[in-house]
Amino acid sequence: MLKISVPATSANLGPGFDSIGLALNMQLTLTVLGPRQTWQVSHPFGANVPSDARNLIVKTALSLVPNLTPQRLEVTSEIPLARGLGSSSTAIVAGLALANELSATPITKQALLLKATELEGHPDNVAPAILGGLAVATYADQRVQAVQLPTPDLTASVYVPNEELLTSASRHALPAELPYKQAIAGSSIGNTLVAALAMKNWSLALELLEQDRFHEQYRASLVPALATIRTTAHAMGLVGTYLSGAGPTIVTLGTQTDMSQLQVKLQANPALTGKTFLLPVNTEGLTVHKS
Ligand SMILES: Nc1ncnc2c1ncn2[C@@H]1O[C@H](COP(=O)(O)OP(=O)(O)OP(=O)(O)O)[C@@H](O)[C@H]1O
Ligand SMILES: N[C@@H](CCO)C(=O)O
Repeated sequence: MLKISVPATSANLGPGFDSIGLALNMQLTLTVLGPRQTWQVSHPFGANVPSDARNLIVKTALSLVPNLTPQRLEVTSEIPLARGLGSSSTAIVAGLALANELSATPITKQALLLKATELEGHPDNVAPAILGGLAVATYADQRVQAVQLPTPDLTASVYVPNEELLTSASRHALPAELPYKQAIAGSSIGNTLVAALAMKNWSLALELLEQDRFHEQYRASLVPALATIRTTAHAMGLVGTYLSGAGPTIVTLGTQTDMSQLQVKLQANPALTGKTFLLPVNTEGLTVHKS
């Protein structure tokens, strides 16, 4: 039996728009139960997600190896769809890993990262989903260059609203262009964030997480919980709240004790009707087990 696991990821980390992502301990697991006449996918996502060859995992696998023998697949996942926790990346990475395992000529991890990035459009979810931990990556000129940073000594307080927000809709709210000065400010903040993360200067990193210039201000009206949670955290003396991926999930990073206390406050707020999770960083990334 073949089992493939891929973690959820929280992308952007504020100013690291489309380039920084963190893998979190919440998994999609794909179990391959053997060949069938046609592709069959059992999953927990309801009728809107296909259970046959149209399923994103299967479509992705076939895009890499078109002549794969159909299989029966079982998907388990706690990762909510279209909430900013990299669900589409888990499906894409699992599909590519599946094709790779069933193929006589597997591609390298770097080629898998490139293919996953091409399919997702940006590397900030797929890079940490494959590598685990904290990853910084760039996708330009049909190339992906990714660097894994030290695993942050931080825990994520994750607030997941009940409503979906598709990445496509959330990207629609972004401007086509940024004023030059704003881009320079955004890039200097992002660069300093990466330096702080690389030097394990967590307190500076947490401050910089809140100084994005690229996307949060344009998405704010789609994600009212961002302001609510930031204000709650600030009242407790905590910084480190950002919009996870395209939203609507809001993540705050900090010590486990601080994040547990923050979650008590969030759970007590009647305006926040979504779900909360306290998640450690996932260090393993994509894993494949054969038995
Ligand atoms: N395990 C899965 N199997 C099949 N389809 C999936 C799976 N996970 C995600 N999808 C598809 O991807 C869509 C969500 O992708 P989208 O990029 O909008 O959100 P996300 O990846 O959860 O969020 P973000 O990219 O902001 O972190 C779902 O609506 C569904 O169509
Ligand atoms: N960087 C992406 C992540 C979601 O796929 C965004 O914010 O739109």
